[in-house]
Amino acid sequence: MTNYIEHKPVMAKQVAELLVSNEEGIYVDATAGSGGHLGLLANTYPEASFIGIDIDPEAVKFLTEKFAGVSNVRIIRGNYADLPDILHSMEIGQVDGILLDLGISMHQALSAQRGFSIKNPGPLDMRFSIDQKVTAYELVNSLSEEQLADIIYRYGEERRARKIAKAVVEARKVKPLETTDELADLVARTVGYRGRIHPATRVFQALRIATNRELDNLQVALPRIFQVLKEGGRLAVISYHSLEDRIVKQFFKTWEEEGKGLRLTKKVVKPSLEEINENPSSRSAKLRVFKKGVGGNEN
Ligand SMILES: C[S@@+](CC[C@H](N)C(=O)[O-])C[C@H]1O[C@@H](n2cnc3c(N)ncnc32)[C@H](O)[C@@H]1O
Repeated sequence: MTNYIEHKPVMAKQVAELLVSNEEGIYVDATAGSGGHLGLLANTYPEASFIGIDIDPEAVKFLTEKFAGVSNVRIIRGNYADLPDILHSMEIGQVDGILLDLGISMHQALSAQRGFSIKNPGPLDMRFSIDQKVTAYELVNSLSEEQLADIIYRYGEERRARKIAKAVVEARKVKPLETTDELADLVARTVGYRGRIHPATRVFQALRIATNRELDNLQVALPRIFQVLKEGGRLAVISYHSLEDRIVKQFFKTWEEEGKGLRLTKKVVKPSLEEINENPSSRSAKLRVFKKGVGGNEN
């Protein structure tokens, strides 16, 4: 597929080492993106079978073409929260490992028409999947000032949330905010520049999380995902936001306390300085891995 920007997989080596315990097992990359992790896993473990899932039809089209002819990889479109149903439809009960690499792919982040980008102006969209009804446009132009401020404060961890929400509500009285650059410029005029990062970065992150209900989805998904892991199977999650990481950390801790398995990463795994230099988007990544069941003494 032309013009598809490939994503650099984050902590790929650590994921490959920690996720796979059965070299002939079945593994799911439930946020396959542009197939960085998936390709590496499928190459490293040629005897294992892999299922790549993504909610974004554009990503699925790319993945389908990329892995056409790769016999140990199947690509399916879907939400990782529906994993039990997806596997059921493939007549698979449980699997040996599941990877969630949360957040946004490089292609989504940079494509103007997807509406996530400050640099490349486009419509205020930000949906991972075109069949979701609510876009960032709806949130920006119809939420109350208080709701907007809450989203920006909570999901963007932006201290100047109230000031920004007020400016948005004032601006939209004149005309709805339609494009990413209109919103980015408004935020920049409202709070000014400090440092090199665009002042609207946190606002965009907050709107993306709210548009896709990312935290609610993760919260609902983790127990369902746990059900479809085999005994001894592993769940690896890479998160990029403190609220996401908190959800993952809490589930893993509770599962361990309930005797359902073990955290293989007692201490969260982060990318090396070398990786951060090569791929600055990896800088906030945190990897946690859980092993279901208490048998065995590996790791
Ligand atoms: C950080 S990217 C993954 C990149 C991938 N690991 C790679 O190496 O190319 C996250 C991907 O998750 C997808 N995604 C987000 N929410 C999802 C969901 N609920 N179910 C399935 N995929 C989802 C996005 O569309 C995006 O392609």
